[in-house]
Amino acid sequence: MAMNHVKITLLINKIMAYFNRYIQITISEYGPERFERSDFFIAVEAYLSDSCSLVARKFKADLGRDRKKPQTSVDDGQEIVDTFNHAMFWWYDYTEYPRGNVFSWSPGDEKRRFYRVTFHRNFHAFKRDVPSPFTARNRQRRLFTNNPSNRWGSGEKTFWSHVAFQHLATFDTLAIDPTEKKTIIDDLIAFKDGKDYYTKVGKAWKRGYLLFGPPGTGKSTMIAAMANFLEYDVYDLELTAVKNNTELRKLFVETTGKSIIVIEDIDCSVDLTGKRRDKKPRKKSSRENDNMTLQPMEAEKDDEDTKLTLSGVLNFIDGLWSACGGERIIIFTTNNKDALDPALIRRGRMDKHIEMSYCCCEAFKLLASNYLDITENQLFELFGEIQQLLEEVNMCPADVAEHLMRTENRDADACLQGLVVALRDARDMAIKEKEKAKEDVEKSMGKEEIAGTK
Ligand SMILES: Nc1ncnc2c1ncn2[C@@H]1O[C@H](COP(=O)(O)OP(=O)(O)OP(=O)(O)O)[C@@H](O)[C@H]1O
Repeated sequence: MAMNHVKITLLINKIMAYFNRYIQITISEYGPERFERSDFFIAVEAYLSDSCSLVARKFKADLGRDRKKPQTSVDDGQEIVDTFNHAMFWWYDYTEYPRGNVFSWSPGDEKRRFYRVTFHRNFHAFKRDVPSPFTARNRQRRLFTNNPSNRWGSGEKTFWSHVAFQHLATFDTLAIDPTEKKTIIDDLIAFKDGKDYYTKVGKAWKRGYLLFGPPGTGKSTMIAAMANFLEYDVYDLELTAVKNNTELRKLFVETTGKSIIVIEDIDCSVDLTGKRRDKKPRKKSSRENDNMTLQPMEAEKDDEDTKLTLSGVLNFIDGLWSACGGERIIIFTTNNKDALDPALIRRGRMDKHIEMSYCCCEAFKLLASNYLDITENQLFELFGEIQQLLEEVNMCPADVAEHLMRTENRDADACLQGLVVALRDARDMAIKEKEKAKEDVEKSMGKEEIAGTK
């Protein structure tokens, strides 16, 4: 359906170009990597003449004033129409697959992608002075998910589909300890600017983060903030939809650079604890040092085709396949870090372990400022009590945020009062539970003593 739409647009644009009133520029390239808009502008610049129309001058002036800019990033098979100062730009991107069977050792090479922009010839001087951050800032990023499908009648297969990534979370809205936040931001910057460093030390340009902590502490929000900060795409990998290691490998090689690959709740996804099945002992491999599945050779081969195993996931993270292209971040989230196989999260695979914890005082201040526009000074009456309660009670930021949501009938004061009541209730409940637990222990100890005297 989308493809038909693009084809029709192509036809319309061809007709317009035919009447010589529109300029149409196409760039084609091979390979799966994202096409950088800045390259596009260089090519456009090479193509166009120097004359500068009135409209183009206005366009440049508007860019200078940093007004709403036209979008210059286009997804596969997508068409974007920008209207700018009454002029229209059509951007589109499509992929052509070769006819017949093409085999490539470098997956994706067989595809050919086209990028095209069409615009009125009055606008042809717009190419000059387009600053490169302009292209980067307006890149429409994508959220990919893997879905099982029966496409092309080839049986159940999982493939990536995507939508525009529009999560609004940023590090400014993420309520965590400010020192921890700064460390994470510095780490991301070092990674993003670290191409030369990774090359120098001979490591694949990738980094693994493990986000762990109770539900509602902001693990998913952190991922969105990271993606927005780095301006990367997000691949949300649903392991339960992946049949076997081969399929996982295929999915991985289809990911592009400048992306975050996420496996949420990895402890719940599939059994990756590497159960031992060692009927026929064999020579130890280096993998086994990672505490992983010890299986007979034939069984291992069978598993490649039939199952998703710990070894498949380890390969996915740091094996051969992670060498195909760089600038990828891999994130696992879990509510239960202890349930994970140590091999999966050892440093070097998951380079940074980040604990997302219950709402602390600093996090509350940020939430209060974001949700209610109030500062610590304006909060002075309740602040002391809230601070005290947050130290005594475990309340996740999601719950705190829920209490701070303003509605028509609830102003800032009512929201804060509501939060205090909820915190007090939680504290009372925690005290009761503690007392009950103590009573239970005493009772069982009493029973043991009686049994002992008998
Ligand atoms: N640290 C935080 N800062 C700002 N908002 C937060 C934070 N934690 C949670 N929230 C709010 O709570 C909602 C739920 O949080 P989120 O989904 O990120 O938690 P999670 O840790 O991923 O939970 P789960 O483990 O259940 O997936 C978010 O949409 C956000 O509005």
